[in-house]
Amino acid sequence: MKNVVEVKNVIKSFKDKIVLNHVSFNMKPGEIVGFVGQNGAGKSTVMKCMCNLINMDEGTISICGEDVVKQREKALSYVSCMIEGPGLFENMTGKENLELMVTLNHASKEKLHEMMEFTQIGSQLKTKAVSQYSMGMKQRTGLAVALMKEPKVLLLDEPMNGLDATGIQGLREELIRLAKEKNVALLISSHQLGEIEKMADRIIGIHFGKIKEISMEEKENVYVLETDRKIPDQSDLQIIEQTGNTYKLEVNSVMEVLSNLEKQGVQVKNITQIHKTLEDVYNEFIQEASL
Ligand SMILES: Nc1ncnc2c1ncn2[C@@H]1O[C@H](COP(=O)(O)OP(=O)(O)OP(=O)(O)O)[C@@H](O)[C@H]1O
Repeated sequence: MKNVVEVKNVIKSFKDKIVLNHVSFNMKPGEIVGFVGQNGAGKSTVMKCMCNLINMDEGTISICGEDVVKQREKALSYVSCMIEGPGLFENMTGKENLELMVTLNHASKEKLHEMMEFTQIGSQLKTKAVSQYSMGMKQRTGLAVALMKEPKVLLLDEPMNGLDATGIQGLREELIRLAKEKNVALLISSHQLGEIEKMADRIIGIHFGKIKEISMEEKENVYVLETDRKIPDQSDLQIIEQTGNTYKLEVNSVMEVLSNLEKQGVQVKNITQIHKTLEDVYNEFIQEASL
């Protein structure tokens, strides 16, 4: 399957501070890519470069085969985004904001009604100016604006912000449906790692402007072993943590470890596999990337 997004070797500095350092990644149609990293790591900057809202110093980005700098208009016709909050006209009602997008995108009345429903705001969508909306209401209206266009690529920067638990769950389900049914490639940044874990097909991390794929496949090889005595210091095991005779270990082959310990006269009383969460894998990524 062809890539709908190709980000190649992007470098971006603000004054003399390098914010994106040779950033490269691709996305396929219908793929949900979680984008994680600490505050100030560069997530919004990547998305802004993808929408050509800011200039890159070096590198190229193409959307559906079109270069976002050289074929800006065509490339951006495939993209919708919500970066650093919903881009709404605060003095207009939610409905007026949506109607404006209908005009700009030559969308249908049906689409307008679909997106009005999507906001779940009810009558206040018509009666209140956006400036009087709660954060969650603004967020949902901003998303409806972004979805008016039926994009091939959707960039969402912390879209869960301000939503309540029911809103988050509903949004997650809608975004998964959008990606899988309409084949939209979704890049979604969030500090809510649990949410990213639930919806992403792939996760990329960014730390000090450098990108790394965060593999969730490598996460199943950590075990906690309770032994009848201390494991001798010279044993060739990857011990992560130890409390008394309880050891947290990274293990390639459980059988190998057990026979290794047996040879050293250590009996294993209990063994449990640890299922790492994205939070565990993320913390390891941050630690490694900081070295
Ligand atoms: N216009 C700008 N001028 C100068 N520095 C900027 C500008 N925009 C962003 N930066 C810097 O670039 C770095 C990356 O910022 P960015 O907003 O991309 O981070 P982020 O990962 O989205 O963070 P957060 O999770 O807090 O939203 C930060 O150090 C920020 O201060």
